[in-house]
Parts: sequence; C-alpha cells; structure tokens
Amino acid sequence: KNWISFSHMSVDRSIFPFDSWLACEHTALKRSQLELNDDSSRFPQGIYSVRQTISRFLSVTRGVKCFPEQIVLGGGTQFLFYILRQLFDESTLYAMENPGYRRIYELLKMEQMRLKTIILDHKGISINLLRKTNPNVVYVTPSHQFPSGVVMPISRRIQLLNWAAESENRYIIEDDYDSEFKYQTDTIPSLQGLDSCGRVIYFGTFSKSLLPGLRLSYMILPQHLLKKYREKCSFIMSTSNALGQLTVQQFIDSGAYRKHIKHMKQVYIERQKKLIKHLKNRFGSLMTMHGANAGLHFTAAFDTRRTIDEIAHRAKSCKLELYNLKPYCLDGSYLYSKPAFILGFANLPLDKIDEGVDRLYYSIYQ
Ligand SMILES: Cc1ncc(COP(=O)(O)O)c(CN[C@H](CF)CCC(=O)O)c1O
Repeated sequence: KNWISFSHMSVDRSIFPFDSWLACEHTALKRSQLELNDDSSRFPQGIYSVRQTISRFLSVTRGVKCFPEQIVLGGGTQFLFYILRQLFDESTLYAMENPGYRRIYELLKMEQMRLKTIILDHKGISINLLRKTNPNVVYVTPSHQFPSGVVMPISRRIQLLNWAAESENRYIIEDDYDSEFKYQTDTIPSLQGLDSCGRVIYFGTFSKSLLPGLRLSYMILPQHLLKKYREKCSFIMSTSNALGQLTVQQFIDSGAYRKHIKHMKQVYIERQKKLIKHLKNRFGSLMTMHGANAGLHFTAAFDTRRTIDEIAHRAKSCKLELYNLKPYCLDGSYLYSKPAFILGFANLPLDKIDEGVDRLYYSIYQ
C-alpha cells in the first residue's frame, strides 16, 4: 500500500496551475530580458517592478502599508531573518513563541543571540510573560500561530502594538505565514497595517501559496531600519533569482494568483471539513483539536497511554506520514499533557481521508 501524508510541509502539486505558471515564465523571459541580465537582477532588494506588484497585492490582501522601497526579497525566510539580525546590536534580546518555529530558534541560537521563549495562551503569545521577559525584538506568527494554529485576535494585536510603542528599542517581527487560508473568521488585518509607530517588520513567503521550491520570501522594513539596512547590507547581492521574481510578478498581475488562491481555498476547506468529520466519528472525546480556523493544518491531542515515540513508530509501520509537536517545543520542554500531533491536509486527497484516519487510529489505539 502507498504512503498517506498528514504532512504540513508541502502543498498539493496536483492543484498547482503549472500551465499558467509556464505561460507566465515564458512572458517573463520574453519581456524582461533587460532585468534578467543587467545588474538590476543583482539589486540586493530584488527587482523594483516586482516589489511594486507585491506592495500593491499586500495592501489589498493583508492591509499592509508600504512602499516598494521598503521590501527586501530573499531566498527564504531564514536568510531574510539572518540579514535583519545584522541591523540590531549584540546586546539585543530576542523573544519568540513556544511552541514555535524551530528553524528560526536554531538560527538565532547558532548566531549566539540572546533569546527567550514565551508560551502561548488561547489568544497567542502571552502579553504578561512578554512584559516580564521585556525583550527588544519579539517574533510572532499571528495569522495561524505556527505550529499551534491559534489565530491572534485584534484585541491581542492591539496589546502587542501598544507594548512595542511604549519604549524606544522595541520591535515586532510579524511572520504572516499561512495567512492566505482563513476559514470561519474573515481576514484579520496584519499587525503591520495597524502599526503607526514603525515597529513592525513584516515577513511573508510564497512557499505556501505557490511552491516551497520557489524559494521566494520577502520582508518589509520600517523606514529607519531600511536606512540602516542600506548603510550596512546593501553590498549583499540578491539571493532570489530574477526569473522566479519576474514569473511571480506576471502570475500576480495576470490575475492567475488570485484565481489559484480561490481554488486552493475551495479544495482545502472541503478536505478539512471531511477530515474533521471522520476524526470526530472515529476518536470522539479521546481527541481534542486546536487551530482549525485557518491554515493548512491543525493540531490534535489524544487520550492514550501510548508514548509519542511508540505512536510515531506504528505510524511509520503503516506508512502514515505523521508529525508530532515535540520538535516545536523549544527549550527542551514538552508543553502538552498528552501526545499531540500536527494534522496537515494539503497533501491528503479526499479519497485518502478515510484510510488516513484508520491508520491514525491503528497507530494510537489498536
Ligand atoms: C513559521 C514559518 N514561517 C515561514 C516559513 C516558510 O519559510 P520559507 O519557505 O523559507 O519562506 C515556514 C515554513 N515551515 C515549514 C514548511 F511548511 C514547516 C515547518 C518546518 O520547517 O519544519 C514556517 O513554518
């Protein structure tokens, strides 16, 4: 039998419009030969006209307010984070959510940055603990907290912005990951769009809405950090390839992007609904779910005496690709009272859901 995947890592290539992507790449190649081979493609922030398209599209979809000049394109979120770090001095204290995005945690640790983790409550990062920790820079994922799936409500966003505005050297890094897919709640405006003091550094990526292999991500710097970036980092050449940038621009400007997101939402919402129905039928009160209001995964904790490792072993033996929350519990503390897992449905076709739930049941209870 074949593998069935609850992975949250990738998107479903079967619904990606490769034909229209190819047409956009063809147009980009024909139209933008200038940008492709002169030094504008090495511009550290990425091609200007691409940044104009992204700035327009973010203002419509996320209420982000920025000039193309404030956008820095890069080959991945981690790389942009690495660049951003150069703008702050060694004494900067960073804080991030726990559970949280381990790849950023490990990056800051590797750079020997001062780093504290802050646990969540049901509205996202705990404001009380944030005040106690008193960092200079706090990294949050408000759209669909990674990995717990909490959607940060407006009230908590305002509290966070007020915290940042209270003192000079305070910033919020808003990683707007997984912001394309909202279900029950309608779109909540970005922190960046609500910020009137220039304290929010906005991160975004095309890895979820297009393809992870594209490696095109972006950060938006407030004016005074942009000035510092240009003084310190403008010798670093662009790390996102020009053809990828120009193809994304064509894909967005032609309307194909909006159409693709709409299509993906329809497909994913149907899968999520069917998956949740089957899970509830099968597991009932043995399972508690969180974070299903948005994104391409939610989490589920199970009442069982089996350990996470035993469950992981059994899942593997029945060819079920299943990720648990242990790797995202930073600072070595497992934050859950029961075995908890990430249940992604981006790579789970409708006709595999039944079998997938059966294999999950086998892994945990049989
Ligand atoms: C919170 C968060 N911010 C950004 C990205 C995107 O980074 P990039 O493609 O480099 O732009 C991810 C990507 N997360 C992984 C892919 F889904 C899964 C988790 C894992 O890395 O283990 C992420 O979780």
